[in-house]
Amino acid sequence: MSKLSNEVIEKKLLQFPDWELKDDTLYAEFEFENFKDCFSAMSRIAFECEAQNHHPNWSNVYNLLKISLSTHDADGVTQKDFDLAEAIEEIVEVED
Ligand SMILES: C[C@H](O)[C@H](O)[C@H]1CNC2=NC(N)=NC(=O)C2=N1
Repeated sequence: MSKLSNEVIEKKLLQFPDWELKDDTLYAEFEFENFKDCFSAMSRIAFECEAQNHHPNWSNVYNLLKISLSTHDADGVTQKDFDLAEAIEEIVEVED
């Protein structure tokens, strides 16, 4: 899958208000009520990543989740990252 141009990425990001282009990745931060809710969302996201065979760089501190999505093979952002971002949005909305 080929790397998307910054112009295309910025246009697509209009549909993803939680996400921004940062260091050549799609980046978002999500805050939850507590650690349990955060980790529950991470577990759900992990299953989706396996289903899509696409995986995030992420970090968690208590109730805060930081996620960076990129496609290693393409050395940038591809449609695969937007597909995973969309799935993450659906999961996080349910957890909220
Ligand atoms: C072999 C396997 O298909 C690849 O390593 C996959 C796995 N998960 C991946 N995840 C991400 N974020 N980018 C990749 O390029 C990628 N490649």
